[in-house]
Amino acid sequence: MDNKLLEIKNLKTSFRIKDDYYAAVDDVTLTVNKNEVLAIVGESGSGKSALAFSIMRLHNRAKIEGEVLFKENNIVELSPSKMNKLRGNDMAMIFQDPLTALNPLMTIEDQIGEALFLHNKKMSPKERRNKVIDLLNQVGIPRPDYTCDQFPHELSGGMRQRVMIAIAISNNPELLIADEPTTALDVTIQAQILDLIRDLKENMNAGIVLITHDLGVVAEMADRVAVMYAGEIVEIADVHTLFENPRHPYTRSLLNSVPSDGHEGKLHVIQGIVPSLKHLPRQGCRFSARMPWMDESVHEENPVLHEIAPGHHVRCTCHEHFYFPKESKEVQNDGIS
Ligand SMILES: Nc1ncnc2c1ncn2[C@@H]1O[C@H](COP(=O)(O)OP(=O)(O)OP(=O)(O)O)[C@@H](O)[C@H]1O
Repeated sequence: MDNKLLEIKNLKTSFRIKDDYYAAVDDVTLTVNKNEVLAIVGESGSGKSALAFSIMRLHNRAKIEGEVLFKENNIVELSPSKMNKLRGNDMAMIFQDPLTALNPLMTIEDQIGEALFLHNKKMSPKERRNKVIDLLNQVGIPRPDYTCDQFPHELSGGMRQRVMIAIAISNNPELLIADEPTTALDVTIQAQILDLIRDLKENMNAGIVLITHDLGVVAEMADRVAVMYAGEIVEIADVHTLFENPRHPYTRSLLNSVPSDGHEGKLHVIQGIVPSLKHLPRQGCRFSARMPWMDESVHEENPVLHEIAPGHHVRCTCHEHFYFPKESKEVQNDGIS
């Protein structure tokens, strides 16, 4: 049985800066299966949110090329009215900051009720309120009846995020995109929200795209992981393989810059930052500038993703030669987290 839910082929999302377009997502190809969490990781500016917003077609002025296939539609070409039917119904998104995503002037009941109404106009007000209470129960709000009449600013950050999740799941979406859903929350609440997202996957058989820069969250939640750098996927593998046998120099640097339990040695710190959109490298291995100690000849001229083991893809052949430099790029593990 085909388990594929979302298939992205050669997706390119470009933003206009002055007179030119610059790709923030460049030639991304990946799939998301039912009942699977695909994590997208990478530093700030690597293109994770641009990818998520492209899947939901939430960019206003971007140029989007390629295919995003979902339920026999190519989202890139879908009319706005058909897109509105899919969005919030078959596919939904949880944003990083619920305070900006929720309407400050509407009660919680009205906001969740509006999401329900948009996709089911036949529900009576009473049925709708009951469904809102059901949803608030489902996401672990302790007094749903009371919360129904509250406004977003009256709730804690964790409660607001639960409300956002209630809106996102109100129409039983098959695909859920969560963009840094726990970044703004403290650790205890973060764990509760992650539990909730995991339950959704299992109970609703949903496919989840989880965008995060937190590798702890990835280890806990993901089935597969795609690593993004400068708009490209540089490595994709199941979560176990990615942590046990990371290959791409960028993935290895990311993993090496996080102290693990009992880590006694040195940490590698990736020097530099992801360049701004206009200055992203467009040719050759995009990560090469951040490993200047490696000989140029180890890189492919036009790096592509190679399947080095079933389901494990790595961009560029430089991973075959990569090593961490002995001095200067390493710092003592002094408990940085
Ligand atoms: N609407 C836009 N117009 C112009 N440039 C944009 C726009 N949205 C994103 N960018 C640029 O595209 C690049 C990728 O941004 P994106 O937000 O996708 O990165 P990210 O990996 O999600 O980072 P973060 O973790 O900080 O959210 C960045 O250089 C960003 O400045």
